[in-house]
Amino acid sequence: MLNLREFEAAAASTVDRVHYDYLAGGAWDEVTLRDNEAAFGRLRLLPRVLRGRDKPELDVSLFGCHAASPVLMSPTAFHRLVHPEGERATARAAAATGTIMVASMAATVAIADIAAAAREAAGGVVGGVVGGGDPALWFQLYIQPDLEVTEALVARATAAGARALVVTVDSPVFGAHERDRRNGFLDLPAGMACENMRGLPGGEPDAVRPIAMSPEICWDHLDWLRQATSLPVVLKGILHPEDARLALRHGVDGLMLSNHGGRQLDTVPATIDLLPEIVAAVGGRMPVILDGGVRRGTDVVKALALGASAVGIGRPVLWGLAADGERGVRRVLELLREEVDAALALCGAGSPRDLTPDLVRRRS
Ligand SMILES: Cc1cc2nc3c(=O)[nH]c(=O)nc-3n(C[C@H](O)[C@H](O)[C@H](O)COP(=O)(O)O)c2cc1C
Ligand SMILES: CC(C)CC(=O)C(=O)O
Repeated sequence: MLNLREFEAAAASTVDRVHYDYLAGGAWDEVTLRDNEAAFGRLRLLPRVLRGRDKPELDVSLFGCHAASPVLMSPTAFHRLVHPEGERATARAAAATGTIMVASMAATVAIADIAAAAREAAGGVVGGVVGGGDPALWFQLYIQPDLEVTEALVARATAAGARALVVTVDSPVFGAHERDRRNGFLDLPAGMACENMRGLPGGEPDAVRPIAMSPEICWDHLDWLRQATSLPVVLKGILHPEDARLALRHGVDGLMLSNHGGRQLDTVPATIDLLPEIVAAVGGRMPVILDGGVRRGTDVVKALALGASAVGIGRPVLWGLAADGERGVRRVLELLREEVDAALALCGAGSPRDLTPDLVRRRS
């Protein structure tokens, strides 16, 4: 496999149609889904030359997590749908490549087991230190209207060693995925469940509670969460610059600028088109991580040049997992890292910090 597109094709021919449609699809007319990628295509890179740099340094630090690459794994649900080892394989690939993994609350493996797989793959060496603490694992949370349940989820993630909470705020209701409606994809197959939702307060010890998406959730919940945890809190799914400013006022530690891969409100702008406005609103006071449509090293470089601290990939991880399990995910991450490395060098940049907005031009 030479690039991520080849993994996409491999996944499309490996995963059965119903489940492939679930991972590939977006909301309603899929306008935003298409635009996330198309918007990168409307941008051009304008490199600098003769800058005499050493080989580019790609590592980044976010909330005390050191990563070998500015590309992290955005949270995606249901990894066991595409590979029997599911999130365990994904976590091993993340740990082996020094990649930050954001585990989904809707994972088909419990967060404690994801963390154990990551530790095992890192061979007890984390951050270059033997026995060096917790892997670069974050936990994605949908705040549940029942705060006792939310508290239990946060406690589980914390006990597992998660280093940040990524709170997804773009889902007051679940996006309308017409492909899934047409295919009748409503439930996970027998033997698969959202393991983080098992045995929560108010239910039977072994019962799996459905994930609630609730329009009731508001900034008060965020304030409650802020005082309920000492972990860094990152908001995922903020699109309006005024909400970015509000996030700062509510003591949030970072933003994931994301439109959920075009799966929630259709016709919102591509994330790369919104990035300059959000970066300006935040004014360097917290990191902004972008996801949506990142498929090439040049996409990563464009986002970093326009002010992102890092980028996330969603579907490409699932393509790698579907195509070849842990090895496939590793290869996806390595390919992208190699492309970023080469694109940085070709831009005359020694590290992501050297990338500036003047290197990006909009195609006329
Ligand atoms: C199959 C699938 C499942 C997803 N599950 C979640 C989830 O559980 N929580 C969440 O916050 N975002 C979820 N997302 C959104 C991703 O975190 C991410 O924002 C998006 O996939 C990025 O776009 P990309 O797929 O173009 O890289 C999911 C996306 C996909 C494709
Ligand atoms: C089960 C859902 C919570 C996963 C999701 O966010 C998605 O499919 O986009």
